[in-house]
Amino acid sequence: MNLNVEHLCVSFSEANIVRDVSLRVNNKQFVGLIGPNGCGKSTLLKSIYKVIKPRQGDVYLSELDVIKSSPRKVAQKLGVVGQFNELSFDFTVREMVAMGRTPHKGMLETDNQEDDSIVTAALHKVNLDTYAGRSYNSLSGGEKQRVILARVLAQQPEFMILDEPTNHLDIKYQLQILNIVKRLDIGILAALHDLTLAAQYCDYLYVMKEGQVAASGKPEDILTKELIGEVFDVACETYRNPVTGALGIAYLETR
Ligand SMILES: Nc1ncnc2c1ncn2[C@@H]1O[C@H](COP(=O)(O)OP(=O)(O)OP(=O)(O)O)[C@@H](O)[C@H]1O
Repeated sequence: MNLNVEHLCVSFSEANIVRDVSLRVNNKQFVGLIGPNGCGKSTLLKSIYKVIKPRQGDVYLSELDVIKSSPRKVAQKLGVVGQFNELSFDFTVREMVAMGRTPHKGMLETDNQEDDSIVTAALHKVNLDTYAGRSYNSLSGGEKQRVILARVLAQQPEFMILDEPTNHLDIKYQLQILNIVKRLDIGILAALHDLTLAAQYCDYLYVMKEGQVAASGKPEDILTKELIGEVFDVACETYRNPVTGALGIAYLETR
């Protein structure tokens, strides 16, 4: 399933936060969205996954018109790992993950054996098998993040949007989450802050600045010291990591 965003504009009162953004994610492509704090990444993602109504523009998941379709219809195809995962009511970890099955169920339909095994497999995938009975609100930020990913895995989406999915996570779980997501082999659009991880995992990047796409391309083509300097206002040098061969970025000082 691919994602097509065309000329999207989002405004709050007089402020134009997302300004004429168009982007595309092909099926099975892992696309990163990078840019400084406040440039509009979350607002753009929220307007794609229907939390914010854009002032103008179109969003299509393959043939599905996301803006005109019901949330339920979209949730059958699109999984979202958002930025803040606090809850007012408490649920167990297993109940949270089981919610991922909701878009696939009828109004009065309860979970069946297949749903239960999907939930168990999702918990296992994020190493939370032994947490199933724990209260969600008692978990650490990183554990909550993994529960949310498990819920999205249980949803079995055909496309996934992630907003800073590695927030709160130590390096092991940062890599685990990105590996899990990458191996799903579906289209992914993820806002990421760590440019080295973005270079390592993403097939393609969109760079946002002040609500607009400032650059796009393959990580090795666009993550130059000039672009990083211009967009993030830091001095750096890029290099090939001698161990992994991946793109490395050495930050020198704030300009
Ligand atoms: N509901 C709102 N009303 C008014 N302004 C808002 C609203 N939501 C976001 N903004 C503003 O829009 C701008 C973009 O915010 P957004 O959260 O999209 O940035 P971001 O690129 O995701 O930042 P970060 O990297 O810090 O998460 C910010 O200046 C923010 O204060």
